[in-house]
Amino acid sequence: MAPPAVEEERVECAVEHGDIAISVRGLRNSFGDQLVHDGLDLDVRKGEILGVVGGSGTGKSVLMRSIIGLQTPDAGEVHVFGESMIGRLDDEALAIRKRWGVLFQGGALFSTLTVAENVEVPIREYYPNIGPQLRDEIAAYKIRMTGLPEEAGPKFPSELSGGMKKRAGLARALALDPDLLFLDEPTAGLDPIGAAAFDDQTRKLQQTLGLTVFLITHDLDTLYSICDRVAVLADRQVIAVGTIPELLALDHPWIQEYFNGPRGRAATAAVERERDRSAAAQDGQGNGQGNGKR
Ligand SMILES: Nc1ncnc2c1ncn2[C@@H]1O[C@H](COP(=O)(O)OP(=O)(O)OP(=O)(O)O)[C@@H](O)[C@H]1O
Repeated sequence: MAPPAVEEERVECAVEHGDIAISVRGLRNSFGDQLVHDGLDLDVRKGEILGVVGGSGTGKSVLMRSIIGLQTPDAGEVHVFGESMIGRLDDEALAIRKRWGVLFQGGALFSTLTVAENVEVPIREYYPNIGPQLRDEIAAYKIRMTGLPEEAGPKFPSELSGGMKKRAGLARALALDPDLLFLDEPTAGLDPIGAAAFDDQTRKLQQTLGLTVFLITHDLDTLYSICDRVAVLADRQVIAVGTIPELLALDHPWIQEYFNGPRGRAATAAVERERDRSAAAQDGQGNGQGNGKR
């Protein structure tokens, strides 16, 4: 393709995707005979936390891997911040890759590296000219940012609790000051208090740093408490995207069962209770705390 044509195409994409961080069109993924996605479309808006839900095996992680370039789809288009990502060599898409951080399922920390060394991995990879002292300072800052104590830095993953491992993975995902954060089941395996604390931390970071968050989860509390919109995967596609009230208005059996089943109703009741508590606290003291969403 001649260079001017490529330039024209990129400018058009940048304009077209002005308020969109991630745009997926016509995505198709298969493994042998198994068709996982077929004509999947999705837009993630800049600055939102988009929850991605769906039954087990519906292809949530494969979708994330397709966006971040770990899975080459059979067909379709993926744009991140207006740049086409499919078929781009690592070097070509480097500027965009630097703008995202990923927390994989289970944290995916390197077991032979300390927490601080784990956080430093992307810094070493993408900014090899940064010296050891500055690298250490950045890692210590990111570790504190996720709510971990400074003493966690020299520890190995095997010495951490599940919740601490997730935070260490989050610190690594934040290492390069990303604009975009991918979180794959961040609260899986955490106790309810640990999960709520992790959600609060995610929301605070997203608001403070102006992040866009693509968040795969099965955790209804997470969806209700911190997600701006939710995308539902079923039948090899994204069948709906919207706020929870918008999704509840749809007549899809899986959506109704998921959000209106006993767990969904419990999560709704918890959110409403918290809202009432916050409102009462504000009325009584004029200084209500918390984000009022959980
Ligand atoms: N590398 C692979 N090779 C073969 N099949 C794969 C591969 N990766 C994913 N799959 C299959 O694709 C389907 C979707 O997998 P994926 O991990 O995206 O599901 P998911 O929606 O994230 O599920 P869960 O909620 O259980 O984590 C599954 O049936 C899985 O077995």
